[in-house]
Amino acid sequence: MSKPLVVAIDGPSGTGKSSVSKAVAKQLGLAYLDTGAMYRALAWSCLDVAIDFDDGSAVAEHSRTFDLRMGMDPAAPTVAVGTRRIDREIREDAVTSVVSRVATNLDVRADMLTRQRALIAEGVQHSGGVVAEGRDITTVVAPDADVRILMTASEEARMARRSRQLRVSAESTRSQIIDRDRTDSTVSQFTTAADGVVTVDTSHIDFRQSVAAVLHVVKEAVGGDVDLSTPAG
Ligand SMILES: Nc1ncnc2c1ncn2[C@@H]1O[C@H](COP(=O)(O)OP(=O)(O)O)[C@@H](O)[C@H]1O
Ligand SMILES: Nc1ccn([C@H]2C[C@H](O)[C@@H](COP(=O)(O)OP(=O)(O)O)O2)c(=O)n1
Repeated sequence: MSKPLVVAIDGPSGTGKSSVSKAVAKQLGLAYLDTGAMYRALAWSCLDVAIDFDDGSAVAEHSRTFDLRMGMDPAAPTVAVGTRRIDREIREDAVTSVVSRVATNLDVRADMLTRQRALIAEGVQHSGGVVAEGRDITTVVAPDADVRILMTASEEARMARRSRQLRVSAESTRSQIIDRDRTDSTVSQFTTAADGVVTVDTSHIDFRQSVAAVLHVVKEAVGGDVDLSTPAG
């Protein structure tokens, strides 16, 4: 069995982190962890049980106790609280508009850090490795990952992608991505690459080229240990 492989990918909204990370995980036969989905799940659960977002300690307490279950198969990643699947709900506006409230709570972040490290360990154990993406994976959650990448893209490209994805006007995505990133960046630095982190700018390349660019960085970092011949399924 080859050495475990942890790939950490950070970046702002709309750079292609989730879609590219999933494709890379599939290609490499690794688990896939969407850490943003974990913050979204907490926001959904707080709305579900009517926790007051102004009460930071109640939100943090809920983070420590809610039954979050992340499925890390890159072909079909899942998010559930207990037995309730919430994959669709966590992408709705109601969640998107409040998720920064929970993600900027430092006690919540401490709890998520513990959960994310446990999930990465699980991915290593069961799948030989993991592609984990978010805002602080290269710097806080897995600073010792084998491969650390910052995905960037121009504001224009990011807004255009989100608007295509959500089928709304580019301008109306501004608050969802540019303003939210500004709020989120008060607690984690994800717009400039930390030492040892490789930047992949996706502004002028398409999805397939972005996947190839990340696979290239992985190959450069781990050399012959990685088999890039398996087609993405
Ligand atoms: N390099 C790219 N060029 C064009 N569109 C892309 C690229 N990478 C991803 N996309 C598309 O942009 C949208 C946002 O990508 P996503 O992976 O959700 O970004 P993020 O996780 O960084 O917010 C998706 O519809 C995705 O298919
Ligand atoms: N490691 C992470 C991942 C996400 N977050 C925050 C940033 C966002 O406001 C939310 C949701 O992240 P997600 O990646 O789903 O956001 P996008 O819709 O792709 O912009 O969580 C974080 O603070 N730290």
